[in-house]
Amino acid sequence: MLPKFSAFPGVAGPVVTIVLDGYGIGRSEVGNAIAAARKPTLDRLFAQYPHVRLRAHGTAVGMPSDEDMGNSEVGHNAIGAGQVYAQGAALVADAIAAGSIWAGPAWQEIVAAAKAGRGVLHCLGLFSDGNVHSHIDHLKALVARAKSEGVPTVRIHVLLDGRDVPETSALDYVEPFEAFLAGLNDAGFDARIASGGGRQNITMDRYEANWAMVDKGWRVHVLGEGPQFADCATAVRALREMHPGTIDQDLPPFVIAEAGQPIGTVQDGDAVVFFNFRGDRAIEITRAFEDAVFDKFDRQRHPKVTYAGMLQYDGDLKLPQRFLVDPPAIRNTTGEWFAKAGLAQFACSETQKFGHVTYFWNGNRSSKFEGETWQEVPSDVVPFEQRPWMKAAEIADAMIAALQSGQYRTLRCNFANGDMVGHTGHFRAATMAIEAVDLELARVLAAVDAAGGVALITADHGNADEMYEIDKKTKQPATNPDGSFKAKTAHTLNQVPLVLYDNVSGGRLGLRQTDTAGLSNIAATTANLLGFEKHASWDESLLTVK
Ligand SMILES: O=C(O)[C@@H](CO)OP(=O)(O)O
Ligand SMILES: [Mn+2]
Ligand SMILES: [Mn+2]
Repeated sequence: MLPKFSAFPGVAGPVVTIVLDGYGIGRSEVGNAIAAARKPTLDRLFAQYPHVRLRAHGTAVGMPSDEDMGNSEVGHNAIGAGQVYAQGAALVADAIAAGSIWAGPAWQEIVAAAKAGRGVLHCLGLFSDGNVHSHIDHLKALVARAKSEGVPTVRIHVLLDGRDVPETSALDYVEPFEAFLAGLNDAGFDARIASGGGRQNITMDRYEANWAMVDKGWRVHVLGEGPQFADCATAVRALREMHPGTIDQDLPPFVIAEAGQPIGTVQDGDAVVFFNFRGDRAIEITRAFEDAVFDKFDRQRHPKVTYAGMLQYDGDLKLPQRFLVDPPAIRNTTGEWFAKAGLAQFACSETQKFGHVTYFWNGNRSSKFEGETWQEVPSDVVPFEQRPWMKAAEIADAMIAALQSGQYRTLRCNFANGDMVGHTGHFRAATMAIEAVDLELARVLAAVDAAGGVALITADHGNADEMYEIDKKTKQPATNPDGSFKAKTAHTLNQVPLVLYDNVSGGRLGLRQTDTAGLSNIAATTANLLGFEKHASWDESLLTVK
């Protein structure tokens, strides 16, 4: 059991954590959709309530370096677990550097299967150096190692990014990678890109928001059905011309073919590695490969392959069964310890972020702890710049009902807008996204007051705080050939706020800023507000008590 907190008995009402996904503290007003938004609720919070700044990127959330932006997985892991673990990006890089990845049974089975079958290894995943879901260096290591272990043929299926990296940067990855492959290819080795498409168009759906994306991916990667091109760079150029204004993440699928024949269909006996390390967008395609019985779409063919994930994406469901690197073993989460303390917990978001406040929050665990209630609001399946309000109102409704029920000691939710609309690169839509969140936040906070509770308002990383790419030399927004500003779709390296909304302690409670304050300090802060000492493994609380 968590010991009682000696300095404070805990607030009488509920303790609520509200994550404003993608809400960073911008360094400049230029391109800052948050600064441009009309947001009276948030302005009032910063003017009147205790608040500090938290680190939400780099080593503060377990990324390899402080050049790495934060993301929802590592952010929600840190918030929910109160600790920083070396995350997938770092674990895979380390396993490659140490060579341990090649010594494990999973890689050896992949190589053995490829050699025993037609000699084909397929590598499928997100094709960039964004380091949120994957890193191209990991892919290059897989291909080079496959060659050195005698696999004759590698077929690479690329999901174009433009979401963790500049929005039209695909060729900056494709062209050097083709040169890398040309350097490896010889009489006994043939590695080529075989299919692809934008990551928001095919394959990388998450939380079952839109299985049709995975169906589309399956058709090009596995069945080889789709518009044919001679090579990947030609495909990217042609698709851009056919769909003007479409950024990489949204490009339609394509197949690379020779004399009308796709060069990389997946067949019985092949080996397949899905090289993303992050789980949310890897689970559905993994199920399409692994599930014997499957009704999400018509696979047409279900080739018998030896399949491995870069990591295991879901430890409860054992997905996938074979994986190259062990995932971080996240233990002693707040979900677990608040459950052990007998607290009823409520978690809510819309589909796009539902797993963030449940699965990531609980340390990549897909089942509930005792006393947890989860509520999912189905997300729209539309380009989010067209509906920037998303499901903010419905999430607020759910939170208000849960607060009014009086059933929950602690509640958490995630408003997806700042992030999901931020990723579209549409500045005006992003300001509207923040305005929608601001409106709904006011309603939730009124319900917190009515319940005699307190709220912590924070974010998992930045996004809407920087909507333009900044030219490194001029420090001004970079421009497109037509003079418009180049949109920035990725997360930012900025800090995020932590506000203590407290109308119940009579000013006894505050927050302290420390040099190292980060997302992993929220767990202990929440525990103290609930009247408990933190778990020994959690980072320090930021709560001050007068
Ligand atoms: O959309 C996603 O998958 C990532 C960006 O790659 O965003 P987030 O980490 O906020 O979920
Ligand atoms: Mn996020
Ligand atoms: Mn995001």
